[in-house]
Amino acid sequence: MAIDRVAIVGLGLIGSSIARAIDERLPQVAVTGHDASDDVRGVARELGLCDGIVDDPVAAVADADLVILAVPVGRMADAAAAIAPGLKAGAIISDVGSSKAGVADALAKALPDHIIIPAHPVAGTENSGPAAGFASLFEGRWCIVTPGADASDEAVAAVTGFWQALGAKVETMDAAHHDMVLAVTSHLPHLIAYTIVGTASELEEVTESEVIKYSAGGFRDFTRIAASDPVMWRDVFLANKDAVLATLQRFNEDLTALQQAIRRGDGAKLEEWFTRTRAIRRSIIEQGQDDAAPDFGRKH
Ligand SMILES: NC(=O)c1ccc[n+]([C@@H]2O[C@H](COP(=O)([O-])OP(=O)(O)OC[C@H]3O[C@@H](n4cnc5c(N)ncnc54)[C@H](O)[C@@H]3O)[C@@H](O)[C@H]2O)c1
Ligand SMILES: O=C(O)C(=O)C[C@]1(C(=O)O)C=C[C@@H](O)C=C1
Repeated sequence: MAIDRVAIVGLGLIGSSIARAIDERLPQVAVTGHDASDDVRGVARELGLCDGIVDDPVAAVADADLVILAVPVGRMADAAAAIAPGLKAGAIISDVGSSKAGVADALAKALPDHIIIPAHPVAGTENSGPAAGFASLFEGRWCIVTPGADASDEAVAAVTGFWQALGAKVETMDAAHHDMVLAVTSHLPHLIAYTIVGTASELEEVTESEVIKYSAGGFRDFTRIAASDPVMWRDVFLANKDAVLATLQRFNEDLTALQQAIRRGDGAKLEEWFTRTRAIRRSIIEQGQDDAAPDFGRKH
C-alpha cells in the first residue's frame, strides 16, 4: 500500500510534528492539514505547515492514502465522523492517541467500512499547539501500533513503514495491553506530578511561598510534567480509567508501605527500595532509552 498523500487532522504538538517530520524525511509525500480551530489553522498557515491547510474536514481527507487523527482522545469520535464522507476507498485511518482501546472502539463505530490501524508515538513534551511541534520529535522513540484482529498485514506494514520513515522504532501490541503498560509508564507519572504540584501549591500558605522559591531540583522536574495539556490529560484519564485505577491501587499500597517504613524507622526497608529504583534508572540509561535529564530549553 503506497502512501503518497497524507492528511493530518489536528495540528497541535503531535500533528504539527508529523507534518514537519514528513517535510524533512518524506518530501515526496503530499500533506494536507486540517484543524477544527480557526486560530490553529491560521497559525499553521503562518508557520507554513503542510502543503495546504484546509478549512473543511471532508475536503482535507479527499485523496489521502493515510489519514492521521491527532486530536485529544475524547475528540476522536467527532473527528472521525467529520471526515467520513470524504474518505476514499482503501484509505488507512490512523491516530496518535495516548490510550488505545477506547479510541479503537470509537473509530470502528464512526468508520465501520474503513481500514483502521491505531498507533501511539510515545514521544511528546509538556507543550501543545502548532508552534510547539518539531521534526525530530519521533527520532529514536517508540511508536506502538495496535491493530485489531482483522487488520491486514499490508495495512499494518504501511503504518509501520510510515513511522519508521519518521525515525521511530515500531512495536505492535494489543490495545488493552498497551493501555495497561502506558498506565504505568506515562499516565500514573502524570497523575502523580499533577498531584504533587497541586498539593505543594496548596501548602504555600504554610510554607510562605518557599515552595516556588526553592523549586530547583526534583520539584521542578515534576512541574514540567504538571504543565502538560489539561484537556489532553483529562481525556486520557477518562478513557483509560480501568487501567489507571488498577495501577493507582497498587501505587497507593506501595506508598503506604513506605509511609509505614518511615513511621517505624525501618531504614533497611527504605534503603532496599531506593537501591532497587536506582538500578532501574541506571538500566534505562544503559539501554539508551533516556533522552537525558529534563531539558527546559528543549526546542519547541
Ligand atoms: N502531547 C504529548 O506528549 C502526546 C504524545 C503522544 C500522543 N499524544 C496524543 O496526541 C493527540 C494530540 O495531542 P497534542 O499534544 O498534539 O494536542 P494539542 O492540544 O497540541 O493539539 C490538538 C489539536 O486538535 C485540535 N482538535 C480538537 N478537536 C478537533 C476535531 N474534532 N477536529 C479537528 N481538530 C481538532 C485542537 O484544535 C488542537 O489544535 C492526543 O490524542 C494525545 O493523547 C500526545
Ligand atoms: O515527555 C513528556 O513530556 C511526555 O509526557 C511524553 C509522553 C510520556 O508520558 O512519555 C506523554 C504522553 C504520551 O502519550 C507520550 C509521551
